[in-house]
Amino acid sequence: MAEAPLYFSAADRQRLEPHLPPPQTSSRTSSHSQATDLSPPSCSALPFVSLTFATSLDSALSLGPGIRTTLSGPQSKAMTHYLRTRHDAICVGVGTAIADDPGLNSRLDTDEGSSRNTVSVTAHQPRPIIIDPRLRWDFTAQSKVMRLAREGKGLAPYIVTLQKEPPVQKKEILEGVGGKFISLNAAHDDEEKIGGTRRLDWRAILSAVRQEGLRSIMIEGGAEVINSLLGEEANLVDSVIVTIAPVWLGRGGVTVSPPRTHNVNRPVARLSDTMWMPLGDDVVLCGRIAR
Ligand SMILES: NC(=O)C1=CN([C@@H]2O[C@H](COP(=O)(O)OP(=O)(O)OC[C@H]3O[C@@H](n4cnc5c(N)ncnc54)[C@H](OP(=O)(O)O)[C@@H]3O)[C@@H](O)[C@H]2O)C=CC1
Ligand SMILES: Nc1nc(O)c(N)c(N[C@@H]2O[C@H](COP(=O)(O)O)[C@@H](O)[C@H]2O)n1
Repeated sequence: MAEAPLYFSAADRQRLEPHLPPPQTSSRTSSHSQATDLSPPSCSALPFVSLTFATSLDSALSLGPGIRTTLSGPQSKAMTHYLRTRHDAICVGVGTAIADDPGLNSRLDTDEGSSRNTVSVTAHQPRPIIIDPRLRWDFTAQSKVMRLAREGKGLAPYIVTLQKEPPVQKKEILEGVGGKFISLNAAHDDEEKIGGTRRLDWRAILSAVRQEGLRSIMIEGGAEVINSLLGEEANLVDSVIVTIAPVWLGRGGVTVSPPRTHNVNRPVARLSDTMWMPLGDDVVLCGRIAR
């Protein structure tokens, strides 16, 4: 079935503005200071990071592992597609790439009040970034994000991995549509942290993204990605924009609930400077991680 036009009003855009990267986001150092330097970014420069996802009332992103689940209504979905026009990159973990076969483009309708006979889709597209350390995502040329890139409706993905030599066939598919693999080293203390699974350090991921000239990134999920960024890595997050849908998915869902790493008597993270914005049946919560 054809997707309904995704329209996001000028008034709603204005309300979101304080929570978005500035239109010409300048490079940023790791200590979060702003710089207006036009020279190539240093290794410690990071992009503006927004954490954006849709959740149920019981904190679930989906009905279960591997199940693509629609939570956002039409208005909040349009908001998400507006966010996609306002970031240079869009990021998901490999779990999401496998579960959802996502497009990761913006399909925002730019024609306010048009006759709706034709839809003029936004020109600015974010660069998809997939975190896939072990190259588990068995993508093909027919995967949605590859197809959209071929059709000029989105950008080809960059896949961030720990593999130094990705399979040649995969390289061909990816590079054929304009994407590439970005190979990084594992985080130092990873073996201890997650039972032997090799991890990527978020600061290294973000630094690599910035080195590609991408000045802002919206991180959509899934749960493992969000939980890690709300935990020990929360200092890397500039803005949080959560769509809350009025539904309970029930136990067994894939949930946002970061680990209690420091002190069990204190919350893991809290938002400050909050703004609640009803959109249709949903509400969108914007804020900053209180530091
Ligand atoms: N409602 C919403 O807004 C959204 C919902 N979703 C849903 O979320 C679910 C997927 O979530 P989930 O299963 O948690 O998967 P994720 O998309 O979070 O991917 C998790 C995997 O990504 C890799 N990864 C993530 N962070 C790191 C890191 N720092 N270093 C190395 N590897 C890393 C790991 O791969 P490996 O195991 O190979 O090491 C990990 O298993 C799906 O059902 C999807 O539909 C997803 C996005 C948004
Ligand atoms: N904002 C939002 N609302 C939902 O209800 C969702 N299920 C998601 N999921 C995210 O969007 C990706 C799918 O994007 P495409 O429509 O295929 O471009 C999915 O992979 C999740 O990252 N988001």
